[in-house]
Amino acid sequence: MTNFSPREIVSELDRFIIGQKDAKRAVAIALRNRWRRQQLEGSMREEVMPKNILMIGPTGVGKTEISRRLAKLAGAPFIKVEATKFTEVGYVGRDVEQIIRDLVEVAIGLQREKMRENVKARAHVNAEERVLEALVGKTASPATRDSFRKKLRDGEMDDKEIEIEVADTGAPGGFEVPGMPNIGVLNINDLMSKMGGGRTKTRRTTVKESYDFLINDESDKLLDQEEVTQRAIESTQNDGIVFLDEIDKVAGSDSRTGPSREGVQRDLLPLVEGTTVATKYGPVKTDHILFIASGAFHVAKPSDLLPELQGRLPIRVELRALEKDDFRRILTETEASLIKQYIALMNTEGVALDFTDDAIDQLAGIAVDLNATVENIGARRLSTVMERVLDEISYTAPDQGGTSLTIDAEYVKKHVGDLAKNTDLSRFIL
Ligand SMILES: Nc1ncnc2c1ncn2[C@@H]1O[C@H](COP(=O)(O)OP(=O)(O)OP(=O)(O)O)[C@@H](O)[C@H]1O
Repeated sequence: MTNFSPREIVSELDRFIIGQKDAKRAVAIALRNRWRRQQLEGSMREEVMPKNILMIGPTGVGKTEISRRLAKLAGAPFIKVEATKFTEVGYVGRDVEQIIRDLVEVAIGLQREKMRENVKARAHVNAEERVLEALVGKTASPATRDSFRKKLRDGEMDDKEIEIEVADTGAPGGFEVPGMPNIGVLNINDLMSKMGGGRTKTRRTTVKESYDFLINDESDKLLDQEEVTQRAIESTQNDGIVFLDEIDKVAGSDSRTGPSREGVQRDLLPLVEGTTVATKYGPVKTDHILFIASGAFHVAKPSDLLPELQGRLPIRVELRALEKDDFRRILTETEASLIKQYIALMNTEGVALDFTDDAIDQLAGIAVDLNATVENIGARRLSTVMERVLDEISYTAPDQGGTSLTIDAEYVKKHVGDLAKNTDLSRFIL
């Protein structure tokens, strides 16, 4: 939980997202309200409900990005779900509760990561012992061990291959008992570990790489799993953020195949209103989870949503379509912008890449044209255009170490200009 003021939150978001002031402002207030609620005592704290948000705007203009960055800033568990997923054939009512179960999994991961930091030093010591054991065996004399320890610390053994045994945390492996959704999800791995031992797998790696696995493995042994779970549940309940995309597609009541759209809204409603969901880690209350619903609302309108759901999404913000100047800024001003990413990537090959201003202008212009003529996919268009422009360089870079390359408007035109003019072709390629 961050104690940033709304203004500070907006300014953090500004580092990654261009424009969309209203949406940034709304999420900043929502986050600050959570902090305010945490300052309250007793029953008042329970009474304050989150002011959920409805984001309205075309695709690819930053709705998800704003929410995801907000969650990251707050260290909050975050999950994105497409509401339309629940209209698919084969869907059964209670599946919406899976959203919360998945959110808890995210929270567990975050919490484990956080708590691993606290035991890292001890885990490192234990990991070193295990590497030594893999190198010299269990029965080696202390003198041999010590001499290998020295070599290990000097990095002399880094490339040597060893076999290590680590816990198999592989696929979650959860399944629901048919007809008994109330008992939540059973997890094979969990059952196995409760029956003694837990599953392990053998990995062959270099000494250097083994540390990553071993430190995680040793940290998990040092962690109090009960505490991880408890904290994760608390953080899901108090800090969790659910991003419900394509909510407009389940507005209106006509049903084609599969469950009706209204049915999906009715199923989602309890989650948003506040209910308790059974998970394999225990019950999770959804009352204080923040829901950010989002959609283009080209056809359906927010007023086509169930009145109860409308009431639970009181904050409405509109995100505007992006224009050429936004694209130019997205390419250059955002932290880790596409341009910065490509420059960094080529740098690893020893190629110094550089973009002129008119190249950026050209890139932004082509993205706008394609969005207008082919399909408007918002800022996502920049990735496809950039990929095409840099295709040849990406392929040949390893042979060009030590050179400098300047991408100017001519270069951009040569590599995508003609393609972009051909609407049929660009439909497939750009
Ligand atoms: N205003 C913006 N500033 C910077 N980057 C942006 C902006 N809008 C979109 N992007 C980039 O475009 C990509 C798609 O954006 P995002 O996932 O937020 O779309 P969206 O509005 O949620 O659309 P959808 O509803 O289709 O998911 C992201 O990689 C994001 O970084």
